[in-house]
Amino acid sequence: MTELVLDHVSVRFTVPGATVSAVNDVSLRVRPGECVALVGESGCGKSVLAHALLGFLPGNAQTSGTATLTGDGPPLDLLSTSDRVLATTVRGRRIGLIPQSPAAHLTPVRTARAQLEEAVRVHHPADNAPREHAYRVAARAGLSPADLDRYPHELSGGMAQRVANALALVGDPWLLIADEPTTGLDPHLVDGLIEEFRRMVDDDRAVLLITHDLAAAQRVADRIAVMYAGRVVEVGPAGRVLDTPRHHYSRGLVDALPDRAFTPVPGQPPLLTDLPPGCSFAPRCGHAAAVCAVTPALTDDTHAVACHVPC
Ligand SMILES: Nc1ncnc2c1ncn2[C@@H]1O[C@H](COP(=O)(O)OP(=O)(O)OP(=O)(O)O)[C@@H](O)[C@H]1O
Ligand code: NI
Repeated sequence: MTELVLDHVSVRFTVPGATVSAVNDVSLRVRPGECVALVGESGCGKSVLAHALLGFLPGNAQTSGTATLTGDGPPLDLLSTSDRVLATTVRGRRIGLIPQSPAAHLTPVRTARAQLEEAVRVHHPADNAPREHAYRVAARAGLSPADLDRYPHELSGGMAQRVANALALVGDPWLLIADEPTTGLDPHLVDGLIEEFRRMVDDDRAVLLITHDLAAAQRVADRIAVMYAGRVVEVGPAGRVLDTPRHHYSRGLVDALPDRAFTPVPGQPPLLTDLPPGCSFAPRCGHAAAVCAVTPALTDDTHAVACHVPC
């Protein structure tokens, strides 16, 4: 069975005079037929984790732990696999990425059409009508033929997002990692993308939806993982995380939803170069106790939490 299993994944960046702990000891499983949402405030490490899984980290990054992709041959640890193998067997094929800043990831000198057609040729070499195939995928992502003749610098943010969404879907990946994929999209395109995710999940594939927007996660996720300062602090079935959150940070995110109390979580996340010992949320938490000076482990039940004094 195809599965992605993250086991104690950490990512650190060495910067002049400091180490940035962007991802800290993340263990998470993504199974066929599910959409997992990874939610958390800006800067908590969501995109860094996505980049780590696809071998897109810069040279100043070090990883530890494993991210094992099973199915289709021997298990592959994505964190230690060579760039060549990732490029030829994983990226776009088994795992597709909708990057967070799509415009920056498009080739500047080629039209959207040329990039999509090339992706069709790479991923579907037997398809003798790549133009039509590219157009079908583009239309599903909300692009018109005229949009396809534009170069990346001629695309609005929302159009670049649509091109990136189409490009990530061309290879019919087993897992789609979608990093804030609805940025700049009109509501009907958001609905279309969510339908696309549901189709993948119904087809026993998987989606890892990265978002800072819990309301977006609520619409589509089967499970929600809440990340704080690089750590997964709670993970469980979407309904349970939203209705009965166990971590005080998740409780805060739920209360910040417009249809709830609409009050933001007070305070600021810590600097990742200067993580306080113990629970990183303790300084912002109204329930912190002496025991929170020790980093709480994530429990291993279906609705897991990393907190000494859960809600
Ligand atoms: N190349 C790098 N060198 C040093 N620090 C980095 C590097 N890339 C990312 N970081 C740091 O890693 C942390 C996590 O960043 P990341 O982009 O994963 O956040 P995020 O959760 O995706 O936030 P957002 O919702 O704003 O996209 C941030 O503090 C960021 O500054
Ligand atoms: Ni991000």
